[in-house]
Amino acid sequence: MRPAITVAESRDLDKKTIEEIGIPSLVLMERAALGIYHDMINNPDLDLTKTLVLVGSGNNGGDALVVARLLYTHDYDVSIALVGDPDHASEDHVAQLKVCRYYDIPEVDANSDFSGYTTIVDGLFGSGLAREVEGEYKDIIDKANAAKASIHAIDIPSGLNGDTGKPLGTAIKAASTSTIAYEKVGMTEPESWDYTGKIFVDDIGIYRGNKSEN
Ligand SMILES: NC(=O)C1=CN([C@@H]2O[C@H](COP(=O)(O)OP(=O)(O)OC[C@H]3O[C@@H](n4cnc5c(N)ncnc54)[C@H](O)[C@@H]3O)[C@@H](O)[C@H]2O)[C@H](O)CC1
Ligand SMILES: [K+]
Repeated sequence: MRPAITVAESRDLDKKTIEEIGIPSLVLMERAALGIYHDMINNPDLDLTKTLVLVGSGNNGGDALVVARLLYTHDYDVSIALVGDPDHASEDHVAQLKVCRYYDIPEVDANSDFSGYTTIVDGLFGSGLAREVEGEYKDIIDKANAAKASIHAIDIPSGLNGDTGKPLGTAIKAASTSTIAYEKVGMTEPESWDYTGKIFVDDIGIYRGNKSEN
């Protein structure tokens, strides 16, 4: 079993893999999304009849955009809801949104009704969570948690502190989570399991040493 890592270690490993080893971040993003997509379509507990993808402005949102594209190009009913300031979007997020718009994937307002969806994908934020969740993000997280849809979280349920396993203001209560590369240490805390649900660990070529520890 692979060890758990801290959020800081996760960010450092992303950075090392991109800048030192030389695997481009968009390649890592595509690999992450492929892993998340396969976790979802092979998960009997998720009903993918009608899926809403919540997209934050960073690379967690970038992963979510690729998941939306993979679902769309495999003929699943999927819509995207962009959350946050597009002017602050990360470079990779911008690149992936352009691809989604090539395919004309339906975009809905994040303030719209979530009751018609069977699955919600949480790509609001992951290892970039930097402060207490409030305002629009809090409202959207609470609305997603209140909806009948099952939630599948990307990397870390949005709002959950990946190191402590505790919510910062509020947090997504996911039925399942695809976490990238390694479990985060907060996910080893039993109280975090209300938020993570079933955990999948996706190998995307990011290793603490130079080889997979599986
Ligand atoms: N190449 C890589 O680094 C890979 C990363 N992966 C995914 O990327 C995210 C981490 O992405 P990052 O852009 O660093 O941060 P987030 O997307 O988690 O957050 C971004 C966004 O959210 C804002 N924010 C933070 N806290 C709050 C808050 N409380 N309220 C409102 N907004 C908040 C912050 O300012 C940022 O703008 C990682 O989790 C992975 O999903 C890939 O998987 C692999 C490659
Ligand atoms: K997330």
